[in-house]
Amino acid sequence: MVSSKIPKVLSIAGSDPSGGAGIQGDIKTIFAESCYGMAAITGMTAQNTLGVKAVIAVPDDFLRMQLDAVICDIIPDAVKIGMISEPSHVKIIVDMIDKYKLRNVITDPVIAPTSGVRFAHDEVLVNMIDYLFPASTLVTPNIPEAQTIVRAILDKRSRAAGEPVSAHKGELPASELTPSEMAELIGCHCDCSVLVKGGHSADGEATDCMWHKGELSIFRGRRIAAMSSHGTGCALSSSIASNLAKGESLAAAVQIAKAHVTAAIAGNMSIGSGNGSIDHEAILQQQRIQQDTINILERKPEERQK
Ligand SMILES: Nc1ncnc2c1ncn2[C@@H]1O[C@H](COP(=O)(O)OP(=O)(O)OP(=O)(O)O)[C@@H](O)[C@H]1O
Ligand SMILES: Cc1ncc(COP(=O)(O)O)c(N)n1
Repeated sequence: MVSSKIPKVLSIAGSDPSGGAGIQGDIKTIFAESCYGMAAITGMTAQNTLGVKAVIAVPDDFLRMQLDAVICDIIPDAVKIGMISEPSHVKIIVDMIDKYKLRNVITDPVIAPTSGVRFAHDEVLVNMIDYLFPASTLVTPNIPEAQTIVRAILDKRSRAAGEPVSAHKGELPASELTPSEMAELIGCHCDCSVLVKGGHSADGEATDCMWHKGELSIFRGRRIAAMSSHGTGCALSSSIASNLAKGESLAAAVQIAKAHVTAAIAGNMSIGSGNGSIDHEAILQQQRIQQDTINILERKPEERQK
């Protein structure tokens, strides 16, 4: 029988019927991390490995009902938030974070998919910056998303100073900021921790930069020349949430998640005719190897040879 002590992780995200990203990718990741996965759906997409064709949001009341139904019965140890396509959904989710005092909230601001229609329009983005990011433990934009968020923050500052939008007096344009600078700017503005992911960087690495409690940490990674990278961001945020649910610190959770996602990319699974899903099974294998190693180390030296 499954122990009720199993860490529970809730994904609040959109459906990806092709199975690599969104709630489908999140549930696979959470399972591979040996946690119990739950999902409240913000909307549905019509997409495959070639791109996103359409997005449709669930009605506000229905999102509220899903969240209330799940959380009042099974309180999550961590929450991952993904696609949000309605401004009203941001406020509903923030109300739930407050109402149920949810902890370990990881927000992956999926603004636009790699290919296809945009998920989050300007009003959603503004609400995320004003309400959701300050309520999150960690926000995980990729580089283009971080640039869009920085631009929105600088536009807001210009507006507040009565200057023309995009004047950005005394500030470098978002495109000239480094990932570390963007993490710090967003983190300071929203009073939250920020991990800018390096999957889209132009250099040969896949290095992620985290701004957390006034300090920067760098998570280095080699770039893998893989054909299948659909769902890397979803897997990273779900894996961080799962490891926080298991009691890891934020820095350790990011470190473990990055190693797991690297293994999933290296799996180089060939699914579909476009950018296929990462190999979530590889996370399960890594997770088992880690657990076996911990079990061996926890045994007394005389028992280890057996
Ligand atoms: N080719 C790669 N090789 C190694 N690591 C990678 C590669 N691409 C992305 N990563 C890593 O995967 C994680 C997700 O980063 P990425 O920038 O791809 O997020 P994302 O764009 O939100 O993902 P998605 O493609 O799902 O939207 C990061 O830890 C990043 O460093
Ligand atoms: C429902 C949903 N959520 C998140 C993504 C991630 O986007 P990407 O296509 O860049 O991996 C996606 N494709 N679909």
